[in-house]
Amino acid sequence: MTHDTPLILPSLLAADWSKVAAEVKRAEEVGVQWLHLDVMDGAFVDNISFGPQMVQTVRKCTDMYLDVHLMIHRPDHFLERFLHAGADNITIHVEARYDTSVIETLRRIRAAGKHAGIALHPDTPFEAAIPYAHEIDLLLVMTVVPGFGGQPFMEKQTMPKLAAARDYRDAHGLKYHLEVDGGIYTNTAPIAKANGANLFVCGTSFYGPADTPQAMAELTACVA
Ligand SMILES: O=C(CO)[C@H](O)[C@H](O)COP(=O)(O)O
Repeated sequence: MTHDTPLILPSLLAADWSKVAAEVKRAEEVGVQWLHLDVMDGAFVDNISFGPQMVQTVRKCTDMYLDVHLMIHRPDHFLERFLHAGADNITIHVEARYDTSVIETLRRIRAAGKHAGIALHPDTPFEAAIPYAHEIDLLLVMTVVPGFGGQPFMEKQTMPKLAAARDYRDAHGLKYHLEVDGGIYTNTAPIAKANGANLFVCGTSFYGPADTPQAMAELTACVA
């Protein structure tokens, strides 16, 4: 899949984890291709979600592409566990603490035959990603402060950065996907698309409505 293909990625953060297999199936049934899993450690962000066991549980439920976003310190220390759990893409934060380094972690992900992503907190400028631009398959521009679903989309703070990431990619012949996560609804996704995003992580807007086929149809249509 190329970086100009728009995709809606449900975030399991907003799903009911007591019936995770059914929630995964709910996404599959409406044609979702990539699922987004938000891993939080209670240290890098002020919330705790789940670890590699949940990724493995999801892996057993589906063949969908699993896009795992590590909002954790020491992602390099925990990397093998997420790789073995069945992640297809692993995204790490430039702002996290590392035992080794960001670059070494990205290279280990790719050496394992997986895709590698870099994520930027809303306060982090695009320039922080430039040293890694040739080593990534995906750049995630967080459009809320990482940690919780249901927050408002930070347009002014994040859209110029997204556009800069797109312009840099295109000027350098790179191919990374541009992903946005946080506050993505039918009114905000088109703004992100206009600034270069092709991967749209949707928590509340996907898992919130009871009519999932309609939610998916509306989200898909607004970025088509
Ligand atoms: O992980 C998040 C924050 O860290 C996101 O906000 C979450 O993935 C999506 O939730 P929502 O669509 O409700 O904003």
